[in-house]
Amino acid sequence: MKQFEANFDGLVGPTHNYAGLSFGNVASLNNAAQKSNPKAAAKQGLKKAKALADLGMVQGMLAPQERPDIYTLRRIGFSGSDAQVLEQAYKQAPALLNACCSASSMWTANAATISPSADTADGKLHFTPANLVDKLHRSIEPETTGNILKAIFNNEQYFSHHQHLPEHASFGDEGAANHTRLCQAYGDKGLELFVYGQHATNPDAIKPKRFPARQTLEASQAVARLHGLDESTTVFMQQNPDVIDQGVFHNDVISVGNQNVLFYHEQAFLNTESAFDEIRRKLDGDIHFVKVPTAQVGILDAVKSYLFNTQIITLPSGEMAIVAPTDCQENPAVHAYLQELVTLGTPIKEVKYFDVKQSMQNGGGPACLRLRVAMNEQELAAVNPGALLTDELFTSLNTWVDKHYRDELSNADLADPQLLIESRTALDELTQIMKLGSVYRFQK
Ligand SMILES: N=C(N)NCCC[C@H](NC(=O)CCC(=O)O)C(=O)O
Repeated sequence: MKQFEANFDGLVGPTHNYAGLSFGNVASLNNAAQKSNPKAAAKQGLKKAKALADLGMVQGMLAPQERPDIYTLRRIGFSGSDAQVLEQAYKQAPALLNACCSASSMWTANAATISPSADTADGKLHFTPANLVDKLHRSIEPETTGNILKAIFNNEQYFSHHQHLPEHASFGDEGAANHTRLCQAYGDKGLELFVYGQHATNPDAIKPKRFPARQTLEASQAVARLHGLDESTTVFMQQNPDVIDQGVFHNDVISVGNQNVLFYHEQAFLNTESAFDEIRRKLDGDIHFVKVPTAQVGILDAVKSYLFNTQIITLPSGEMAIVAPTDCQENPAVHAYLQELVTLGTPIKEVKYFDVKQSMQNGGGPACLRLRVAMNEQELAAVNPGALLTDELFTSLNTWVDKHYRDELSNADLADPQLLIESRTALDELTQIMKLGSVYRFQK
């Protein structure tokens, strides 16, 4: 049976803006209060997704969330008509309004953790939405994320959906951004590598001093239990707290894997050698650890350029390519490294650059924008076809963006009641285009 690794990219929502909401994410803080361009952001994302589909990859799209989130604003005491709720929040608590307006669900690497059927005890594909409790604006995503995933992977014979983990710091879960699956072929039983930032229930354990470690060991272990993973093919590894303190807020900002390749920065992990020994023991067959030395690319350049927030994809030819943001081309050290990388004899043979700057300015590179789902052909046939990116869907989505999105959004615009109406109108139409049914609260 054929096996694929599909990428489901997050469609950027109509309220995409820069609000400086993510302490520990350098780009988010540096670009706070800049004007954004939601139309350009959505089109940049669509272009990257379509380019991968044109390369022969299986490519899907995940719908954005309903923002402003009027329900959360009402839950915290703002009242009256929708327009009054927005006005009061803007005047009395602008930071809370910003949190309720973020289009952050576009970074679907944080939507969920996925374990393919080859790895799980019951032979189903498992999904656990991430609770994203470390950031207020992201903690309001998991319920709708679960609805959207259930609308797309809507077949109990193949897909098992779990509730997100308890909403407490002990279970801080950031989804696939802190999870990589290593394997030989996508359909083989793989090794699931969970990279956590801190051991929450052990007060003596080492953790970052300056910025939060968003993923806990407890959360990673809970997801592994829920998915029925086998201990003999699961590894838990700690991220280096010093690099978290330098702006590496997710593991996918400092390492990325694909099949039997783990591309990583020399300083990415704690106790690297013993963890790599465990990986060698637990993964059948060859493994390529592709290390980027600090002498060639320092942490600051890695964070600025997002060298590791690249997608490593296996092309239909069997060769691997690395999908990088144009920011990597613009950084001399990183560009020089990538030019060398393709000559080093690793499976990575080609680099493809994409402009995703609207997303990058909030700390989201190519890999943040996608959720990977390894599937066999039967499972793929059970996926809601409305979410798979065809030429027709690409055209419809571009037309839909042109019709509904603004090309400039400032902080003050978030309180505009018209923006709420525009967003709901757009999302209502989107659920018809993508055949999702009613996934949003305003539709119920
Ligand atoms: N690395 C991965 N997988 N994802 C990147 C997520 C970026 C996101 N930025 C934001 O949420 C910024 C929003 C703002 O400041 O307006 C975050 O920090 O969670």
